Amino acid sequence: MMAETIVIKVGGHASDQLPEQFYSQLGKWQTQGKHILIIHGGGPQINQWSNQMGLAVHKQNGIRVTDQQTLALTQAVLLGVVQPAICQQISRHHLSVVGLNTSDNQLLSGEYLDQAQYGRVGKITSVNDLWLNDVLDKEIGVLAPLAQTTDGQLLNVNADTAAAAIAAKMGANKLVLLTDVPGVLNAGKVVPLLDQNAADKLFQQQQIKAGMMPKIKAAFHALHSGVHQVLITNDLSNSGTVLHKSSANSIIG
Ligand SMILES: Nc1ncnc2c1ncn2[C@@H]1O[C@H](COP(=O)(O)OP(=O)(O)O)[C@@H](O)[C@H]1O
Ligand SMILES: CC(=O)N[C@@H](CCC(=O)OP(=O)(O)O)C(=O)O
Repeated sequence: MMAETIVIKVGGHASDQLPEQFYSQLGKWQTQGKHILIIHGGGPQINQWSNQMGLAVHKQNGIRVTDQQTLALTQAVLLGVVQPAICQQISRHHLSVVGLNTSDNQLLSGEYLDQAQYGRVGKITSVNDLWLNDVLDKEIGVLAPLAQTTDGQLLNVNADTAAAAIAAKMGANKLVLLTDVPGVLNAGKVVPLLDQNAADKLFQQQQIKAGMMPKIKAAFHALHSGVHQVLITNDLSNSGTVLHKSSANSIIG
């Protein structure tokens, strides 16, 4: 039987301060034979390096407008700074781990999102899941949100969007969007259960802003594409906000 698959997106803020409990939970899941894939972000680190290199940061709708230079820097920071730091921490906890990226056996293929608006930014169109599942039989995978077009061009992909698409394409059982807040907040309190109607209301009331907007969109995309359980949290042992499909049990409004 196919192993249960858990996809965890670790945001750039979260990856700098992962608690001990994160590693113990990974260890438990690995012992149980679950497949674990971590998609990492790195937005804050890319911003910081851009500033140091004198490159302007432009974002539209939470997406980085990515020209050739920004793409080169993004690739260098994701694969040379953020990913090795995460792998090092996981290794330090005596778990087996491997760093992965789009060009390993055509792992992630993509196409342009809207080249005129965003430049070299993409969305995931396919995943080499046969090969990836072989890797995840033995190791925790840590994967950067970059994709390659069929003619070999590299694209920058928002990490939430990438994680949701990959979870959907792999038929994952669970997607955790691990961030720096304990869940989706309404007037400062975590919303334990969120459906699309309640989310729309929070958008309208401008309770959901900035980085949380693409995250929630990505979360619903995964849910509607067959991922059973989708969570937004800052703690693997606390479900934070659970996304759900029907409006029957909505606790808002
Ligand atoms: N309603 C909301 N609930 C929680 N966080 C929100 C909300 N609206 C906006 N945010 C912001 O979204 C941030 C998380 O998104 P982001 O910074 O992109 O995280 P990550 O780097 O983990 O992807 C929070 O730190 C918070 O500032
Ligand atoms: C196209 C696009 O916006 N890509 C993102 C990829 C990293 C990311 O999403 O990182 P966080 O999850 O830490 O925000 C970026 O360049 O910032």
